[in-house]
Amino acid sequence: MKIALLGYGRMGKTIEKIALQRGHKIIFKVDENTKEYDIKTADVAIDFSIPSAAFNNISNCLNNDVPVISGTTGWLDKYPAVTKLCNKKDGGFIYASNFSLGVNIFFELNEQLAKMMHQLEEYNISMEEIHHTKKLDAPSGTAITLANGIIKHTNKKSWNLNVTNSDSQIPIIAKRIDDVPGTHTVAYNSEVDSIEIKHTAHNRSGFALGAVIAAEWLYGKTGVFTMKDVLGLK
Ligand SMILES: NC(=O)c1ccc[n+]([C@@H]2O[C@H](COP(=O)([O-])OP(=O)(O)OC[C@H]3O[C@@H](n4cnc5c(N)ncnc54)[C@H](O)[C@@H]3O)[C@@H](O)[C@H]2O)c1
Ligand SMILES: O=C(O)C1=N[C@H](C(=O)O)CCC1
Repeated sequence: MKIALLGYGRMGKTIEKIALQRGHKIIFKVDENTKEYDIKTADVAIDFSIPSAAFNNISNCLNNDVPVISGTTGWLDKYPAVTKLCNKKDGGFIYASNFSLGVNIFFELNEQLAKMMHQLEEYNISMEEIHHTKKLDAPSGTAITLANGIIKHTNKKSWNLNVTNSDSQIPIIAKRIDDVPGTHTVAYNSEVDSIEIKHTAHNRSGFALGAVIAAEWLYGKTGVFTMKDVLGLK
């Protein structure tokens, strides 16, 4: 496929490497200095840019009939508008807060655990996410997906960043340390014991491979999809 990379930072560069290994062509790489480009020449676009640019990048693809994958986090207030545009244009779109296969299994495990724990009032739930110091948003998109997975199956109503002790909210502690690619922990603590599930990314290759697999899967399809569709987890 002819792939356009919208964002050519840590993720854009890792995706390029994996896309080339899988026999794709990178036809252009866009960053904030790119003046003009013709998105129509791409078979598919992959956006890993910055929160303030994602909506324009995605809309430009959909308005030009180019299917688009987005892994950019921190722009989800505009997700309903993207869904509407994608359906209106009969386009193709996938967003995932985390494209790695391991994290998508972890999302399923998190929901199963939440279902089992929700009657056990003696356990307090909390979450922690750790990322590199260059990350622009907090909590991470992955942490928000995990929190929403818990909210779906328990009496928790929302999440709260860096605030502990609330009955109706899930506290998420966000830490920024060196070049940590992404570590997420969900913990249930009682007086007598603790249960923890944890995903640790060792590098960015898992995110990048998942994004390229999603792009290959989306090509030729129309609709708004998630990684559950791509991985057959529905
Ligand atoms: N979904 C996932 O699996 C996943 C995994 C890792 C990172 N992310 C997210 O992806 C995004 C990028 O992460 P990163 O580590 O590569 O960041 P980065 O800062 O290394 O790269 C972002 C790039 O976007 C470019 N950019 C700025 N404005 C732009 C514009 N208008 N159009 C296109 N590009 C523009 C910047 O030049 C920069 O190179 C972040 O939001 C991050 O949270 C998601
Ligand atoms: O490095 C980042 O930034 C990451 N962002 C995603 C998130 O916010 O969850 C995925 C993990 C890495």
